[in-house]
Amino acid sequence: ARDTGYYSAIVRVERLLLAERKMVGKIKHYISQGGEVTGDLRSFVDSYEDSWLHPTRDDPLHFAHHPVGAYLLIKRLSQNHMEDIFQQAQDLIEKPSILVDLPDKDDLEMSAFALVRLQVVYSLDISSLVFGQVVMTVTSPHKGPQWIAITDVEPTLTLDLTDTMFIGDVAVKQNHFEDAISWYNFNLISANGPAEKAKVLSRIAIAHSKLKQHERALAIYEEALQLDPDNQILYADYDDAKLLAANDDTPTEEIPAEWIAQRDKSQHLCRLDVLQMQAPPRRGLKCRYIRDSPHLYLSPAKMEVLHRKNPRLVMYHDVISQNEARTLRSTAFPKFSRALSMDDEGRIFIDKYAISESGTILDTEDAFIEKMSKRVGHVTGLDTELPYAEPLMVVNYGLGGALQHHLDYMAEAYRHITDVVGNRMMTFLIYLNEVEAGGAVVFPEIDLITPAVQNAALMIQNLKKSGDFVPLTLHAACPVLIGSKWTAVKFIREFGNEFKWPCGLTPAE
Ligand SMILES: O=C(O)CCC(=O)C(=O)O
Ligand SMILES: [Fe+2]
Repeated sequence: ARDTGYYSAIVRVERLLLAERKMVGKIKHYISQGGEVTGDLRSFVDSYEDSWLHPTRDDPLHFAHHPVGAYLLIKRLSQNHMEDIFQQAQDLIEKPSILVDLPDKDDLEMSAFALVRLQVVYSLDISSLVFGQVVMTVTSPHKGPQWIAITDVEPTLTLDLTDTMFIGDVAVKQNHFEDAISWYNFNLISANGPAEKAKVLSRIAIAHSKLKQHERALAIYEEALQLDPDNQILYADYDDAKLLAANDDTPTEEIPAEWIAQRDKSQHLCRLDVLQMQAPPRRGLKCRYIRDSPHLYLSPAKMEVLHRKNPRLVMYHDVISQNEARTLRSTAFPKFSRALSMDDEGRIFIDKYAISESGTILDTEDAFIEKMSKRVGHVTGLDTELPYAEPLMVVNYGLGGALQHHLDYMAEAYRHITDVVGNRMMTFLIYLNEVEAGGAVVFPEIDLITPAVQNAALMIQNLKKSGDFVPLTLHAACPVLIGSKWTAVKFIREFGNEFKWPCGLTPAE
């Protein structure tokens, strides 16, 4: 597996979008100066004009931040003939190599898979999404289903029937059979003619077979055969399905347990966060100014207590400036690689739902990073140098990128490690930008949503002063729906900090 990809960090999609725009500009300039180009190159430039230029948009990154926009951009640039087009363009223009790599099939599949996940988690209405409009479906017991628009219709961002079919196929490939059926159903209502309908029905039947809903699968095949009675392949598939229904000893293809947990527990809070974003802003932050450290006299941190204790959760506002956040992002980007997860036995693996890239920078490597680490120390009053804290890690989430719910401290099984270096007593999570929709951190055990607030930091007290675990700190990062999410995280350890954080009067503290 590669360790970077266009789907695994939205910043890469941003760069792709800007690079394409720049290249098209250069080709147009070349043509306007009387330069000759091939028909392929000219139609590439023309199709760019048709599909992307949006006169009313003032945000140049808008299409990279929109899940349908990102999918369409990746689709467009992962077509086979693009490499040739880009080669031709580079030969024409003066400073070549604006683009190193074009997206590939893997990027395309994973950007389709992002749409699958976002559709489920946020209950997105597929028939709106195909017009580039993000609409959440909310069902209330009193009012029945309601549709809440998160974005407007985007006339340039449309998915056609080959896209929705492809997205369904990708869902099947990822064992998301129920979600696949949602996408295929859209094709079913829009299909032209009986043969096309029969083709979609057979895909739906396969998904039901995979779910071991054999009766349903057979009924759907029969419906398809009525529509397309001469289709021999359909007959063969139907026969296979009958055999399978009679004797199905294939193992059930299960979607991973963590994904189910995310659906049940945190999903509701993630949805609520996006819906609340539509509501008028909250009145009155409960803030107080702290001046615990002389370094903060000039710029006192605004502190908002989100949860007083067990777990103690605090939001510190304006802990860094816009400029500092930008420098952090650009310092870390060259070190980026796909974020890895660890299972209960301590083995490293790639979690197909935890889609992000990250870079870790030691304080000793970069004076600016050292300054930022010290800043965390000043705000928290703790020692943030190695080995008392882990090096600063900067993260950019990918398309629909999320983090399953987890605990930041290491559990009992890791005593052999934590006895040496101490456990993670505190998490200090700095938000390096604003996320347009999604990307909140939710605490399902205490029903708390903490939206991503630019330049603010979320402090999670993972351990009691006694060193005991605080399991109610269980948290998840909601999938990024619109925008790009950047964070910098510092895990602070117990050892070296035991005297700065004196023992409580009771073990419960
Ligand atoms: O990025 C986020 O919002 C959450 C990150 C997190 O929970 C972690 O890194 O442990
Ligand atoms: Fe965490």
